[in-house]
Amino acid sequence: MTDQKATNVTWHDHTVTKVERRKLMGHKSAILWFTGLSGAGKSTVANTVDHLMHEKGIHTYVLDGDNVRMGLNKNLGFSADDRTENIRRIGEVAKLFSDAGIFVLTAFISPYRADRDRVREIMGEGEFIEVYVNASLATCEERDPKGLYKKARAGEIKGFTGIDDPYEEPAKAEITLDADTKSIDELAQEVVAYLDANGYLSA
Ligand SMILES: Nc1ncnc2c1ncn2[C@@H]1O[C@H](COP(=O)(O)OS(=O)(=O)O)[C@@H](OP(=O)(O)O)[C@H]1O
Ligand SMILES: Nc1ncnc2c1ncn2[C@@H]1O[C@H](COP(=O)(O)OP(=O)(O)O)[C@@H](O)[C@H]1O
Repeated sequence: MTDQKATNVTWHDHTVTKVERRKLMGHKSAILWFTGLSGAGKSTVANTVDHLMHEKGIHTYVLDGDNVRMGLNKNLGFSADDRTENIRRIGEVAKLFSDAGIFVLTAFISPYRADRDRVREIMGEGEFIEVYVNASLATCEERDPKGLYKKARAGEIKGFTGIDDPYEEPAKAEITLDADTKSIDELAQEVVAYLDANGYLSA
């Protein structure tokens, strides 16, 4: 956890409220937080959901692992502390998007339950939708699109999630996707169906 460093700072409320922004957008906003092992399908499913929502006229934006780690979080590695700080910053950025009325989809391993729960806590009720992309290690290792599992097994990468670093499964995910057996399109449709059934797609 990062403590408040600066003193003499005061929170300013916005003149245009979140409710007014959502009315203008014509839909609600929230964080769709995809979590799971490397190769589980977080990025692919998030981008497919993004596309489906965009087609429905919903304002969306995807924050994706590799991209954020090349910019905002380029000074962070994969130690436990750095992963925690990675998730804290992404959570704060995602909250800003949601406050602006945009549906934000995040695709990060986010291996620690406490880090994900901390993001949940800074969001309002119903504004943090945890999506567990549940693929087994065997499936992810078989896909291995970047060859990273192979390197981790060979000892060329240390502290790789699922191999010699932990992944803590969500205890209370709003959506759990069976990413071992279902297609990307089926999984994406499940997420959109959840949003529809829970009133997120209208103001
Ligand atoms: N040690 C180690 N462990 C796990 N992953 C590693 C590691 N080193 C590099 N990579 C690559 O970085 C991507 C994960 O970054 P994230 O920001 O999502 O990780 S975390 O949430 O901070 O744990 C992850 O990408 P995805 O496959 O998209 O998940 C990997 O490609
Ligand atoms: N449900 C699925 N069925 C088959 N292949 C998948 C599925 N989900 C993802 N993939 C494939 O697995 C690879 C890793 O997916 P990706 O979205 O990059 O995972 P992550 O973002 O979790 O690391 C990609 O090549 C993708 O096309």
